[in-house]
Amino acid sequence: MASEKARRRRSLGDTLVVGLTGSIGMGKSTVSKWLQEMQIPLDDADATVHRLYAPGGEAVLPLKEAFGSQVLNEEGGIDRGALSKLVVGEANSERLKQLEAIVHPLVEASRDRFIHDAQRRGELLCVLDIPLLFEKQLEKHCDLVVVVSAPAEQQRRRVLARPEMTPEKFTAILAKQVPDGVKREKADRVVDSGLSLEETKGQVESLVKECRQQVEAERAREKTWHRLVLGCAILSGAALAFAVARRSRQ
Ligand SMILES: CC(C)(COP(=O)(O)OP(=O)(O)OC[C@H]1O[C@@H](n2cnc3c(N)ncnc32)[C@H](O)[C@@H]1O)[C@@H](O)C(=O)NCCC(=O)NCCS
Ligand SMILES: Nc1ncnc2c1ncn2[C@@H]1O[C@H](COP(=O)(O)OP(=O)(O)OP(=O)(O)O)[C@@H](O)[C@H]1O
Repeated sequence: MASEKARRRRSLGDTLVVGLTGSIGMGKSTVSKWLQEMQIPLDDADATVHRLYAPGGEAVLPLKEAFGSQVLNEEGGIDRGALSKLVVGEANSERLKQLEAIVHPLVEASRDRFIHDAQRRGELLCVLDIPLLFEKQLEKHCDLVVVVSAPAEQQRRRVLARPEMTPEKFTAILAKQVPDGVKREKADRVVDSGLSLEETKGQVESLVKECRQQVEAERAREKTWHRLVLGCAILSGAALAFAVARRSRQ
């Protein structure tokens, strides 16, 4: 049966694009921090949006035009609280679509530049940290999708330990996210964050090692293949030159 998992079209040896996601409190940010400490190039979708909303950011003027000066803060950047009030909630779904139509192409352009730069530098892998990866069907931009996941009870305990969090807020956020079980099913790999930090970090290190080895092996195979083709071309050329020389002597 053909795989239902939508993934990027990738040539052997190219930088492996790993998508990283996970539901609230599952430990995605912790895994993301470890990956950055391991010097893996990482593109953080939330950080991109923050940059686009900062004073002078690319999204500021188009958002002002769409929603008015009420979405600007004193510094001339986007006031996330004010924007949130306009676009969050069932009744505002059209406005959220309008916001996404402005912001998502800018996020996508930034992500494309990041992948292109990683490929140009010859990186073995790079990571796209996208909280809403499945919600926004972004798995098609990845070669491998990794979901960070822990048992629901552990997730609940972690989230409710946060200041300002209430059981009602937690339930409302969960209801808007693709369920963890579905994420796990759609993933290529699951990082179990229900273990000790050390054990989870070990899983992340193994995964990185595996990705690096896969691309290194592909590149080695490509190199051997190129050498073989070059060798055949040289041999054919030599044989042709020999035949021509022999004929001209006759
Ligand atoms: C709506 C905004 C202003 C709210 O900002 P704020 O700082 O108050 O909250 P934060 O960004 O932490 O998001 C709060 C919650 O809303 C959810 N959320 C954010 N954007 C979206 C979206 N486009 N669709 C559905 N849920 C969303 C998040 O998953 C999170 O659970 C902001 O999230 C935004 O501009 N979103 C649109 C851009 C976007 O899609 N970002 C996601 C990364 S690509
Ligand atoms: N094995 C583990 N792996 C990852 N995080 C763990 C683990 N054990 C405990 N934790 C803790 O769980 C919390 C997870 O929070 P983190 O901010 O990483 O989650 P998140 O999924 O990014 O959440 P959000 O989507 O709300 O930002 C952290 O405080 C982290 O220290």
